[in-house]
Amino acid sequence: MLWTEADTAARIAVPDAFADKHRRGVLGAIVGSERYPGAAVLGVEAAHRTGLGMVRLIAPRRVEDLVLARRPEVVTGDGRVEAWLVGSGQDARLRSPSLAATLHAALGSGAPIVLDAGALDLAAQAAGAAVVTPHHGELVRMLAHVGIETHADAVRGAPAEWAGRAAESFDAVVLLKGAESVVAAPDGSVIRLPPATHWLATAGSGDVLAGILGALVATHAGEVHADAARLAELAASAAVVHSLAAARASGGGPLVALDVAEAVPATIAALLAA
Ligand SMILES: NC(=O)C1=CN([C@@H]2O[C@H](COP(=O)(O)OP(=O)(O)OC[C@H]3O[C@@H](n4cnc5c(N)ncnc54)[C@H](OP(=O)(O)O)[C@@H]3O)[C@@H](O)[C@H]2O)[C@@H](O)CC1
Ligand SMILES: Nc1ncnc2c1ncn2[C@@H]1O[C@H](COP(=O)(O)OP(=O)(O)O)[C@@H](O)[C@H]1O
Repeated sequence: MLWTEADTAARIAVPDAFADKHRRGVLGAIVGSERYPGAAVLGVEAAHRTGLGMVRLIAPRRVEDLVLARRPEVVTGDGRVEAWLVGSGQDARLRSPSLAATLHAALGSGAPIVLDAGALDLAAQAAGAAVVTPHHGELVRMLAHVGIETHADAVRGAPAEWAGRAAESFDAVVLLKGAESVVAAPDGSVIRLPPATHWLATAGSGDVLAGILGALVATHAGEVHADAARLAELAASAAVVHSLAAARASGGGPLVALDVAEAVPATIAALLAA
């Protein structure tokens, strides 16, 4: 199945007269680290620009300061959240005990969770519906954890097959990123995505994708609770928004990841108008 722009437009939660910042969806973001603070800036920016009620950031002080300098809308510290975005800008090998405890609490909350980069190894521990966003190298490492040996070239050659193996092994939706991204669900279904501009192959563009997906999940958390299969559709929609925003940001030339996040509102407006 190839996911279309019309499919994507139908997964954008448009606020109405009864909307408020709590009811629209609050995303808890445990992202960034001393080593990679920029990933948090990129993910939070992308989540806000995708549209949601609020982002609650749980991160080291330096990360908080950088994110707040860019997005003063962000709220820091604990509170109610509808969905989680975790792992962007983190390295599992450098995980501190306090970060492990914070991630553990998010995983155990039962809220839908997006696991990226440095939290991919925790996918099987999610109490609620989970979606992971590995690139090819990260998928190879995830599979190695469960005793499945492969390599990046093999994944590149058969992305749907390997994403499907991971979805089944981790009981999670897998959004496998790359020149040809693909979404695989634990029920064996696969969604293919139209190719994206190759200008996207630049640092931080995956962090932006994770933020877009986090916002889509936070604004559909009730639907995901009712039917975890919705998560695969949201993952495919995030990839389409990301790809269209990249095309808009690029205009045929180079882009930086923050350009992609900044192009998201106009991209969504165009999707809704079409
Ligand atoms: N501004 C910021 O704060 C930014 C922060 N970022 C954060 O950095 C963290 C680390 O993420 P990362 O992807 O850079 O490193 P990591 O997964 O350890 O890769 C290690 C090795 O894996 C391979 N490999 C990599 N990509 C591959 C691919 N597509 N397909 C196949 N293989 C691939 C490659 O090995 P090779 O193939 O060269 O042997 C590479 O040397 C993470 O938390 C992220 O969020 C980044 O988003 C950048 C902007
Ligand atoms: N050659 C390519 N053509 C199109 N899109 C690409 C290409 N390479 C990577 N991408 C996209 O760019 C993003 C890169 O994400 P990722 O590898 O996590 O980088 P980072 O960790 O720097 O954010 C993904 O959305 C992926 O689909």
